[in-house]
Parts: sequence; structure tokens; C-alpha cells
Amino acid sequence: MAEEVPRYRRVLLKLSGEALMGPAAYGIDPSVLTFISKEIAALRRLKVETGIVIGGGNIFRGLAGVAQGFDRVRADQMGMLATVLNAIALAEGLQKHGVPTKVLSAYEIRSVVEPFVREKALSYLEEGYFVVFAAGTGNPYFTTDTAAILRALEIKAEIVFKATKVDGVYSADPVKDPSAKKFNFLTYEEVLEKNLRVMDLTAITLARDNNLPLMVFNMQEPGNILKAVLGQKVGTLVGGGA
Ligand SMILES: Nc1ncnc2c1ncn2[C@@H]1O[C@H](COP(=O)(O)OP(=O)(O)O)[C@@H](O)[C@H]1O
Ligand SMILES: O=c1ccn([C@@H]2O[C@H](COP(=O)(O)OP(=O)(O)O)[C@@H](O)[C@H]2O)c(=O)[nH]1
Repeated sequence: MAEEVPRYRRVLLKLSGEALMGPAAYGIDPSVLTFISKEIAALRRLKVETGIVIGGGNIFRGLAGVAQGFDRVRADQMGMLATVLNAIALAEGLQKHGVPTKVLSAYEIRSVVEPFVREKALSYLEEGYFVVFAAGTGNPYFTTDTAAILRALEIKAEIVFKATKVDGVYSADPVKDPSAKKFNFLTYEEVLEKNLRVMDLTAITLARDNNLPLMVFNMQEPGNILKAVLGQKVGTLVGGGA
């Protein structure tokens, strides 16, 4: 096998919570968790320092809670707790596949996970741990996409990989519009102007203001996470030059 040279030294991987559901309508599918854990474990041999933010949409979404009559802040707190469940599950899956992993949570739940402290995250990454950042930003009215950009900036990751259910950014939501066209490269301004809703606007704006590149790709395709870290084109690159 040809020598694999990673393109990046430190990356932030954003995983959609919904992707953990598999074919079910709710929760964590054990076979999907195993698949994702193996995909991420493949990065270990590259010695790429890896931070991970995972969503919570497979368990609870704040806005869905609001639609059911919950107060927005309370509902968002429930959503953030949902991401802690996913983070623990993912860390367990990764450990099982030989990846030393730490979970750092924006919510203090000290008897379960360590609280997020930026310096601690940096030390763990330098020591070779994969670090899963749980509980989003710790604040309501935000999303885990914004948390991913925020943590990437804090740990000085070179890129954010948004691993999701679609294989890139399209001219419209490809799930709803089969005639939508895929882009290979977009500037942040194009994403904002064309209102391409693959990430929320707060996340895109924060990435733009700090010139942090993003790549959106399908994580259900085996090998994609590894290819992305090796610098191969697997989806749509936003920012960072073509
Ligand atoms: N222009 C677009 N290009 C690609 N995907 C889009 C676009 N607009 C909306 N989407 C949707 O964004 C989703 C990816 O976001 P993600 O955060 O992983 O999921 P969710 O928001 O459901 O938790 C895709 O599944 C896709 O349906
Ligand atoms: O910093 C954050 C991150 C997440 N959430 C809440 O946690 C839920 C799950 O996060 P995710 O980003 O997966 O939500 P989605 O975008 O899929 O609704 C969201 O709906 C929000 O209610 C929040 O309030 N603040």
C-alpha cells in the first residue's frame, strides 16, 4: 500500500446525530455506531489529531420540543443533553475499536464526563486522544454545527469536516429536490447568498469571519472520512480556496 500522508495535522469532524439512527426513526443503531467507529478509527494510523462534535437530532431537537409546547431554553437544554448521550456512545464505540477517546462536555456532569476546558482538550489531542466535544456550545439558540466551528477555532483545527447524509452542498436540499445540482467548491458568501441550508447561518458566518474551511461529505460511504483527511475530494469544499 502506498504511504498515506495526511493533508491535515489537526481536524474537527462534525457528525450528524441523525446519522446514528440508521433506518430507525429514533435513537442509536448499534450497527451504525460500529460502522462510524471503524471509519473514524482508520484515522488513528495517520496520527491526525481529531476533535469530534456530534449532533443530537436522533434523540431530541430543541425546535421539535418547542412545537410540542416546551419552553425554548429548556428544549435546547434537552437537545444538548441528547448530544451527551451520543458523545458517550461514540466514545465507547471508538474505544472498542482501539481509539483512546475522551469526552469533554460543555455541561458539567462531572460524575459522567469531564467538563470542557480548552487547555485540557489541547493536551489530550497532543497526547493522541480523540476528543469528543459534548453538549454543543453549552448555550441555547445554537446548533452543534456552530459548536463544531467554535471548537475547531478553539483547538486551531485546520478544517471542519461535516460528515452527513448527503454527499455535498447542492443548489437546493437534495433530499427534497432531486433536480438540485452539486457544487464542488463554494465561497462562504455563495453559501450565504444562495441560502444553502446545509449548515446554519451562524455556523457559516463564524467560519467565514475566521477563514476556517469546511468540507461537507457523505459519511455513509465507506472510506470517505479517511479520504477527506488524506486531502482527497469527497464532497463540497466551502472556503479555503479551490
Ligand atoms: N443546499 C443543500 N445542500 C445539501 N444539503 C442540504 C441543503 N439544504 C439542506 N440540506 C440538508 O442538510 C442536511 C445536512 O445537515 P445535518 O446537520 O447533517 O442534518 P440535520 O440538520 O437534519 O441534523 C442534509 O441531510 C440535507 O437534507
Ligand atoms: O450549542 C448548542 C447545540 C445544540 N443545541 C440543542 O441541541 C439540539 C441538537 O443539536 P443538533 O445541532 O444536532 O440539532 P439539529 O440541528 O439537528 O436540530 C438542537 O436542536 C438544540 O436544541 C443547543 O441548544 N445549543
